[in-house]
Parts: sequence; C-alpha cells; structure tokens
Amino acid sequence: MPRLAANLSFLYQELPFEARLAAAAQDGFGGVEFLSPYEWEPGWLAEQLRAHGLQQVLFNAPAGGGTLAAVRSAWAEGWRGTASLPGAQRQFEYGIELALDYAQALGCSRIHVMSGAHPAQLAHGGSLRQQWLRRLGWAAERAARRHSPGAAPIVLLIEAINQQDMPGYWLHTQQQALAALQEIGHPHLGLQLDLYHCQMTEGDAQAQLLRGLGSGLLRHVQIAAVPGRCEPDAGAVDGPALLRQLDAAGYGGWVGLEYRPRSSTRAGLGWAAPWLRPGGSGAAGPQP
Ligand SMILES: O=C(O)C(=O)[C@@H](O)CO
Ligand SMILES: [Mg+2]
Repeated sequence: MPRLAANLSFLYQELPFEARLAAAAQDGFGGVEFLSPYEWEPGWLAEQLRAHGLQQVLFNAPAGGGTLAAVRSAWAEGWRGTASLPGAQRQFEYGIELALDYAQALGCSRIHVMSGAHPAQLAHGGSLRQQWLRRLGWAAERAARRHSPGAAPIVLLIEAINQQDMPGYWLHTQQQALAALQEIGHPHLGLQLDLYHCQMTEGDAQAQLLRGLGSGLLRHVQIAAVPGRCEPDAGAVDGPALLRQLDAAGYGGWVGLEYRPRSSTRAGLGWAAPWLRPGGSGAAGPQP
C-alpha cells in the first residue's frame, strides 16, 4: 500500500513551518517532504520530526549556491538545480555534499537532484547531456560512500518537470529520465515520477506510471491535478485510481502530495482519506 507524504512546500501554506509538521501528523501523514531543509539546523529539524512522529522522506539537493548563504538564496534568485549547468561544477559538488550531510542527520534516504534550466538555444546540446550524466554518476558514488550500516541507502532521484511551469528545464520527459538512469546504471540513482508534470508534458499519467513501475527504477511518486496543480480529485490525474494502481502493483513506497490546495489543506484531504492514518498523530515508526 502506498504511503502518503505531505509536501510542506505546497501543503499547509496557511501555517508557519513548525505548525505544518504538527498539522501533517494530526491529519494522518506518516511522512513529510519539502524543497529545502537548508534554512534550518539539521539537529533542530531532526528533533521536530521526532517530536511529531514524522519521517523525512524526501528533500531537494540545493538549487544552486556554493556556500550555505548562497544555497539559501538560490531558489529566489532563479536557480533550478545545477546538474547540467555549464560552469557549475563547484556549486554542484558543494550542494551534493551538503544534501548528503542533511540526509544523514535527518535519516532521509531520498534526495531530488534538479538538473537546471537553460536558455532555449542550449536546451538540446549533447555535451550538456554528457556533463549531466557524469555529474549524476559522481554524485551517486558520493552517496554510496556515505552508507552507514543499519541505515537505508541514500538514493539520488531525478524528476522530469514540465517546461510550461519551468521554462528551459533540462529534464522534462520520462524517456530522458529513464534513458539516463539506464545508461549510468548506478544503484544509488532512481526515478522520481511526478504525475502532474508527466501529464502536463506527455499525457496519460496512468500509462507512464506503469512504465515507471516496469522499469524497476521507480523510487518516489508525486501527485497533483491537471489542470490546476490542486487536489487530484478531478481532471486528468485521478488520484484515488492512481493510488489503487500503485497498490495493485505492490508499491509500498511514498507518494508526495505536491499540490496547492483549493482552500485549506485539511478541507481538501477527503480524496486521500483511505490512505491516511485514521485519527492522525504521526507515523508508527521509521521505515526506509
Ligand atoms: O516542482 C516539483 O515538481 C518538484 O518536485 C520540486 O522538487 C522542484 O520544484
Ligand atoms: Mg515534483
């Protein structure tokens, strides 16, 4: 049965950050994900997660930067990852090591590594692809070296993002993602399938989900409606049907709710009720 994670960069925006963790636990989520943990000290975050019985299931490697201060301002400055950006080797390496530090401190085994956005004229360069693959391979090796006995292996994930929402974003199709993962062939790399982006770019999220499951590379799923990126209870992305499909396929991993609620987060959770813990209060215990 898939497990639902609240994406705190999208859900509970009506609350300050600390209160989002409490609300997610109360609403029956066992896990949370969010874009950037780097605004907070890892020890403080780990304590908050523990206090609310929540598992950190995913966060992003820095969108840009090269120092902690630069990492913290990178998203607002327009950075969208560095993995394929020319001239960003230093920022990429710094970001991966920082993300691995946070993953170890938070007991989190999935990190989304964004590829970067390019001006249109660069978007199809073969040398960019080679650079992207080389950097992903290097990062996977760094993740492998951080393995500690008893902890789940840290896996670096790549996700196709639609270019309407993120113009020039390098990785925008499932085909690109799967081909890269198969070519590098590293156990510390995997697929993050965001059914919203997938439906926006390629259509037929259900078929793409089957393809992702069949690839053996699927490590995380995210979901939102098309159109609107709100609760997937109407429109082309049928949330309950897709969760049932994951269940039927034996997927026991996490599905991040990465959408903007139409009104309050809690009022919009009805569609997900069968997959949330009745009565809430957080996860039963850590799971990989
Ligand atoms: O936007 C998404 O979709 C994500 O998963 C983020 O990690 C990046 O914006
Ligand atoms: Mg996503």
